[in-house]
Amino acid sequence: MADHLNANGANIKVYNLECIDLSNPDIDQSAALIKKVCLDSGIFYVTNHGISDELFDEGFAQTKRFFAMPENEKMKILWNENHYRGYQPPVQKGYVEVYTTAAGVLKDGVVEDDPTNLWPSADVLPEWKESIQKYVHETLNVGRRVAKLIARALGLDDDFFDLPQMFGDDNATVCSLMHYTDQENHSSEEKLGRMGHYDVSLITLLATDDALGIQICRDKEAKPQSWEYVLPKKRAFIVFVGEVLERLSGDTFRPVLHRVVYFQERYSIGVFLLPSYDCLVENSLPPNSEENSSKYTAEKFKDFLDFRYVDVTAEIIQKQMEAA
Ligand SMILES: O=C(O)CCC(=O)C(=O)O
Ligand SMILES: [Fe+2]
Repeated sequence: MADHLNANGANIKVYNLECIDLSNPDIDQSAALIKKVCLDSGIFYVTNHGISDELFDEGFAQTKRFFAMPENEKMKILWNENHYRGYQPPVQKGYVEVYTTAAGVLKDGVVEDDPTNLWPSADVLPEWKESIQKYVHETLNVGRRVAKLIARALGLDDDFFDLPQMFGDDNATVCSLMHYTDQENHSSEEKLGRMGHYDVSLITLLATDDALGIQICRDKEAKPQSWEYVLPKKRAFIVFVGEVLERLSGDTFRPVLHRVVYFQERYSIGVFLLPSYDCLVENSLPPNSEENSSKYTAEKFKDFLDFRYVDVTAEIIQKQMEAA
């Protein structure tokens, strides 16, 4: 932990993340570091991941193009609560507007699109869909490499996460593009772009621009809670342990409570690596593992997702009503 000055000169508490260098040939060393951070904070940077600067920049350029579309174009693909896809205007989530799309399946270099996706019109945003699909699939592949290290850290087969129901062809990975904006010029003391939450993913690979915003709370029971900033790191991913990994790891790898504070306009892109809807979410540690204990019963990812989604949404709406 270290103190830092923010753009306004105020002293802020910063939590320094460990960095997993994906170009490190010593896999055991990387897996040991992953184990340490996942047992400890549940959040880390990933660098030297092989995604080109151009693709990163393109992802952000396309994200800005999307949110700069006229309101009526965005409303044509309004978020669909049956599938959790499409555009969510800022009112539903505080100071953030979000667009969510599923990765679909990459076969022989061509993406088989998920039929539930809601894409902006190609007349308005030519080649947008293809560009986002490329970003999502390259990021998913980085996630698969991180997952191999996680498998080794847990004592599972290195290819555990390559199974079709994990990150093989049936995975349900989604990407959310986020634009933090204060359209109504609210004047509350501490503006939250995102309320405190855990990600309902196996892992999340988040890319952000340079704007400060993410905070983590490493001890949610502490009173008062202490929130520390995570600094943006250019062209690195911030990786979060999600609640699905928590369960697969027999409650040993812990997700971290995090939120986003709004200071200024900000963009981020999250790729949420999800197993297939039919994947059984259960303690998957080897039976002889010393850490093998879990308080959760096995359930299909689809049921887990629906349950968590209702839970999280209800909590967010309630907190926003309280804050209004
Ligand atoms: O926008 C960000 O930086 C983080 C967003 C986030 O935590 C999420 O979408 O789950
Ligand atoms: Fe999150």
